[in-house]
Amino acid sequence: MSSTTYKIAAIPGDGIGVDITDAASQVLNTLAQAHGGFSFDFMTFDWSSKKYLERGWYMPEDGMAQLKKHDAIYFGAVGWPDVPDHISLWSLILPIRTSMNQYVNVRPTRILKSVTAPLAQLQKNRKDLDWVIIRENSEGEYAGQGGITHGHGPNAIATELAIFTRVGIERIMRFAFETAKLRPRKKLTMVTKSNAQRHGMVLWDKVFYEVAKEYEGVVEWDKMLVDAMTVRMVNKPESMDTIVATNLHADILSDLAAALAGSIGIAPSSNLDPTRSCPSMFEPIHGSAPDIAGKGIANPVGAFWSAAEMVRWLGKGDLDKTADQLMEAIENVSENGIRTRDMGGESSTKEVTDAVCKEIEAIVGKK
Ligand SMILES: NC(=O)c1ccc[n+]([C@@H]2O[C@H](COP(=O)([O-])OP(=O)(O)OC[C@H]3O[C@@H](n4cnc5c(N)ncnc54)[C@H](O)[C@@H]3O)[C@@H](O)[C@H]2O)c1
Ligand SMILES: O=C(O)[C@H](O)[C@@H](O)C(=O)O
Ligand SMILES: [K+]
Ligand SMILES: [Mn+2]
Repeated sequence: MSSTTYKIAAIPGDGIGVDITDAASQVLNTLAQAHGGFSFDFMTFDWSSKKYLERGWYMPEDGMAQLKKHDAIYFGAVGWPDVPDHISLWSLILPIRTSMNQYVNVRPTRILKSVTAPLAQLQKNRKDLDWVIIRENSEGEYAGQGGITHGHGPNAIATELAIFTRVGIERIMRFAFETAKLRPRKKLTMVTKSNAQRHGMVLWDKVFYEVAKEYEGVVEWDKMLVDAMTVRMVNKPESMDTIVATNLHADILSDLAAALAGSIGIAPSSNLDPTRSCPSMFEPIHGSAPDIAGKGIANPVGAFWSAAEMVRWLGKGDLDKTADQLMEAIENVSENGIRTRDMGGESSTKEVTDAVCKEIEAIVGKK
């Protein structure tokens, strides 16, 4: 069998981002070895907040060009209490998402085997929660335009412009419908706030209805205002499947989805350039968690699930089974009671990681 080498740019970032990126690369290398048909060549970029404080920059000027030489980017988390959060986000993760044309952010959520869901109803009917949130990842409330004047006095004025383009809306809607088409429930719920936000969100709705016409009889759809959506996610999780929402709305809804499914430490994300002209980026949805950083107790499951999605993306259909086997290994380890504290266990990041590696060796190549 000929072997493919995937070049991965690893950006661990800050706090638990470092622990979980180490854990994910260990798991990915183990998976590749057990499979035998591919390998990973990791290059680590220390574009952390610590380095920023020492040298005044996160990414070097040719940072994007360096990333472009890779097949994918694996990202930990960025943000540390001694750097303002808008500086860290806007110096690293957000420019990567936009410069690398990663206009889709895919955030699947389900209740993994043996994970305890916090709501009794969901704990009982575990299959009810099985969603994919499609987050618009390039514009909207994250357009980054605006400014502040009169900033030093009591009359400070600041603007934060949300920008919605027809091109941006249309491509995310199309991606969402295509995703829904392949899902078992074949349902798409579109989230908006077009009652209060009467320009951008109204265009969002209008373009959605246009694209929906192409999927008549193929994908069933409905529409929710974002506030009511939070209620429906808690009370009627089984009524939804694929969800499409703006950059900010989906950011918030995906944290809620993760909590409903058991822990923020489990949820994965794929920042995709569907055209494949740039490398896509894979990261758990959580941040650097300064409150638990350095303790060795971060849950690496979201990082492993993101790694599985990276394998799926790189394999272009050829490594789906391998990605599924990684998910199986993660779920078996959790079922065996090897879990971090946020999942009700007592194991460390390292114990979970080693156990997942062992499980991969037991599963992969033998089926
Ligand atoms: N994409 C990213 O890099 C990203 C995402 C979110 C937040 N951030 C940044 O991270 C920093 C902290 O943000 P925050 O506190 O709002 O969110 P957070 O996700 O870092 O943490 C929220 C809570 O969840 C817990 N938690 C998160 N991940 C966990 C894991 N894997 N295992 C166990 N517990 C986990 C934390 O301990 C904390 O109590 C900020 O600087 C923020 O800007 C970055
Ligand atoms: O995009 C954001 O808001 C942050 O990076 C983070 O909260 C995320 O969800 O990725
Ligand atoms: K992250
Ligand atoms: Mn978020």
